[in-house]
Parts: sequence; structure tokens; C-alpha cells
Amino acid sequence: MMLDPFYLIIDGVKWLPRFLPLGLKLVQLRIKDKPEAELRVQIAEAKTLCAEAGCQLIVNDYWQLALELGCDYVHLGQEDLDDADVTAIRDGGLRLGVSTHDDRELDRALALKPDYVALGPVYPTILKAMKWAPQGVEKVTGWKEKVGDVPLVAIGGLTIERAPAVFEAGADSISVVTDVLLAESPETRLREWLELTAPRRK
Ligand SMILES: Cc1ncc(COP(=O)(O)OP(=O)(O)O)c(N)n1
Ligand SMILES: Cc1nc(C(=O)O)sc1CCOP(=O)(O)O
Ligand SMILES: [Mg+2]
Repeated sequence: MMLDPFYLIIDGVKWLPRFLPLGLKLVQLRIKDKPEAELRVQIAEAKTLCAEAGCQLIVNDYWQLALELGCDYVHLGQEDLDDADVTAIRDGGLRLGVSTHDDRELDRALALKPDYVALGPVYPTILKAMKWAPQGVEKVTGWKEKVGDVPLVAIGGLTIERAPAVFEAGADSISVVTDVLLAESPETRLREWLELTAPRRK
């Protein structure tokens, strides 16, 4: 199944009333360090808002809550996979995106028949400390050759200015946090992303 070419990651449901009316079609809710009760409220609200707007919601990390709340897509990193019950995730009808950073992680991800594979960090990121050096755009091309028909998401330090080369290199979708959330006007930046990616949106 096609992924939207623009994949925004947000750190709270509070962004959705600002972004969904602009035409956002793919969003990950990535919340860290909040009590479970709050996570539950935010995921449930995001699910309702995204369904109303025709936007695909992907829940980061919290696959049990995603199952419990009837969501249909989760993103898990390699450490998340260590604790995850992938059979329960699949039996529950959840689609699954997986982070990868090297060949070993890619082999592990592909063995799970993921709905997409993410490669990062393509460029340096200020969002979080990472043990991985920036992968560079050439690696995106290598990854696309390896994943074949599995959609490839590029993440890490992506900006509008960098995006054309990353698509050209083989990314199917570009995932972004700070370029939008820390922009002087997040709405303006999001509009620019949606315009840039419009020709790739089917
Ligand atoms: C699209 C996408 N790619 C990679 C990640 C990173 O996932 P993970 O390695 O589990 O790290 P956290 O985001 O959970 O800190 C992602 N969330 N989304
Ligand atoms: C959450 C995350 N995961 C990455 C990975 O490489 O797995 S890079 C990243 C941060 C992306 O944020 P920004 O667009 O602000 O650089
Ligand atoms: Mg994670």
C-alpha cells in the first residue's frame, strides 16, 4: 500500500487541529515520557481527529495501546521490537513500520514483512542523540535497492531544501519533525512540504 510522500511526526495531539485542515495525510504520534493514562487519551483523540480528516495515524512505540484503542498502524524501532509481540500486532490487524540503521537491522526488519522500512538518520538530527552517524543520500539509494517494493521512509535532518535529492535517491516518503515543529510558522512550513510533495501524492 502506498504511503503518503510526506510523513510528519508530532509530539502531541495538540498539533492536529492546526495541521489536519491543511491537508496532512500521514502523521506519527511520537510521545515520550508521559503517563499511560495521558497516552491513552492522546492516542484516542488523535485516532478520532485523523479518521475525520482522512489522515493515516501511525502510533509510535505503544503497540499495546494501539491495539487496545483500535488503531491500525504502529512504528517500532529495533529496541521496541525486542519487547514487542509481532504476532499479536499482526493478528490485531496492525500495519507495522520499522526503523533501520544498518544491514543487520534491515535483515531483521524485512523478515517481519513490514509495511514500510525507515532509514535514518540521513542527515544530522537535533531531535535526539543517536549512535549512528548520518547515513548520507547515497545510502537511501542502496536501501531502496534492498527493500524493493517495500516503501522506504527517509528520516533525520530532512528539510525542504534537502528533500528533492532524497526523493531522487529513492525515498518513497520523507519523515520530518523539527523542520516543521520548530519552524517560525509550522503551518507555513507544512504547506510548503505539502506543495512540494503534491506531484508524488496519488
Ligand atoms: C518514521 C520513523 N523512523 C524512525 C523512527 C525512530 O524509531 P525508534 O528508533 O524506535 O526511536 P523513537 O522514535 O521511538 O525514539 C520513528 N519514530 N519514525
Ligand atoms: C525520531 C528519529 N529517528 C531517527 C532514526 O534515524 O531512526 S532520526 C529521528 C529524528 C528525526 O527528527 P528530525 O526530522 O527533526 O531530524
Ligand atoms: Mg521507538
